[in-house]
Amino acid sequence: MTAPTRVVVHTDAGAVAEATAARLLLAIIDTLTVQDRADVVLTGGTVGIATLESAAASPLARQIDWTSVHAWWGDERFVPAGDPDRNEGQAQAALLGSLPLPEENIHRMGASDAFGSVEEAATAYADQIASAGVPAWDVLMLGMGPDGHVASLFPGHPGYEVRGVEALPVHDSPKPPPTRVSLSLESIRRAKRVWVVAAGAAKADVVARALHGDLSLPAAAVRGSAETLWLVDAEAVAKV
Ligand SMILES: O=C(O)[C@H](O)[C@@H](O)[C@H](O)[C@H](O)COP(=O)(O)O
Repeated sequence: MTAPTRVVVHTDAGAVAEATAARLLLAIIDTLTVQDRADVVLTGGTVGIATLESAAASPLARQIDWTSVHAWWGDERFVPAGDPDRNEGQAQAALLGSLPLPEENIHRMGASDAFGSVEEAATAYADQIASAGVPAWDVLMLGMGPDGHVASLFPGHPGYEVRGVEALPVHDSPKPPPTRVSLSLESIRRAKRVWVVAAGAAKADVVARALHGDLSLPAAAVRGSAETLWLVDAEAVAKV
């Protein structure tokens, strides 16, 4: 079962980030009323990181028992730990570092100084997911590139077609840096709530194509079982 796509339009990128942050914190609160843990998949990208900054500033963040929240990533750049390109480092600075989230709840994808190859890093991430019982992600956020990629699944690139694994290595990514780890489409589609966040005129063409169902775009293929939301600004939906 997958949920149909719904589109929520905000005025601008800042409003997308603020509203998504509030939505994220409320979804965690709701989840923890019916489950003893919440598994949340974070995204990099401009709006994704701005969302985490907004969450850090929200009073709602203080109402959450963060020891019950697990943070995961949709994709990661395979560069050394501490490199400013790392999505996890940006998320740490924007939100995670200010929360009482136990270290063992932070499920980072491997860095290039810790793994001999990106294949090993992807396998290790799949193992982490397996050790956690292959969670149905409670919330999974995805930024979207102007080419229609989500996580590190790019149009026309082999990773988009990969099946049967939770996480995969990505070489020659069209967006630098070229080597990455990504969740697979199957893993993404196991999420309860999938939220695609996008803002700005540069995304308008691809938002229109994806919302019209152009499945050559990974962004058009992502769905949640309970909710599929596109959280966008007015510029990004101008061509729909
Ligand atoms: O590692 C990455 O680069 C991201 O995870 C990527 O998928 C990003 O979310 C989109 O490219 C949108 O990025 P912007 O919001 O900056 O356009």
